[in-house]
Amino acid sequence: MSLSQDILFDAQPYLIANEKHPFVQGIISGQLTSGQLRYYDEQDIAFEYNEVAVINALINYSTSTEQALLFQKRQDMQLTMLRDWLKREPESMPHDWETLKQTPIQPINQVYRQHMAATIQTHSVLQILPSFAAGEWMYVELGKFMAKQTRVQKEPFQSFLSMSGDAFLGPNGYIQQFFNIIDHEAESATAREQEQAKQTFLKSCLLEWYFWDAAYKEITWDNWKAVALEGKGGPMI
Ligand SMILES: Cc1ncc(C[n+]2csc(CCO)c2C)c(N)n1
Repeated sequence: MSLSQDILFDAQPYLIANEKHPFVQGIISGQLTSGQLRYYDEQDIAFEYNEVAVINALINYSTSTEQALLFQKRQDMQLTMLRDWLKREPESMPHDWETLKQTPIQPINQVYRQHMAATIQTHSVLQILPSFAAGEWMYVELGKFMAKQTRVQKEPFQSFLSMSGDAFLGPNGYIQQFFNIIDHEAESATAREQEQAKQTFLKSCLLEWYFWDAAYKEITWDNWKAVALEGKGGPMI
């Protein structure tokens, strides 16, 4: 079995857990508050900016020019997507760069971002790529799951997680190409390095679940502080 097959087998329970999460279910039924949606949006833009740094590292530590070109293409898409995202709905959510810089990074987002950024220091595509590819894989799989659901037809729910991006799908899509790279790099890696890569992928899958959870509960550093210092709101967090 290839490393990517091994990883995907172990990742299935995480996918099911993500599908069941009340935030994901809330997208299907259209039952999320504007506060929950806003929290997700703000934290996710900040998260995607962090991915720019991770993709840069992938370009930097590529082991072939073909790899570097693939990551560069993905980077181009990331920046284009972020530019367009920042332009949208300016009245309800002022997402310009200046206000975004002031958006506080909330606890789970910080844990996830640092989990990804920590792999950069390995200088190894085999270690960096799974931290990033897991989130992409999860969204693509959740997109397939959503396509099978009877979901509400109103925005913003209707387009949420409807991954229409063909760039990610199929044998030439990013997801398959990322797994091909993981398998190629695994050929020259030790068993321990392969295990580390797998655990990194699974941890990202787990943090995907916590990312939904943080948005569902709108968890902030202020919540954490209130719980720690004043004993407030315990069971939710
Ligand atoms: C928590 C979280 N995890 C992963 C992604 C990454 N992601 C999912 S879909 C996509 C590209 C098309 O929108 C990207 C970059 C994210 N945004 N938020």
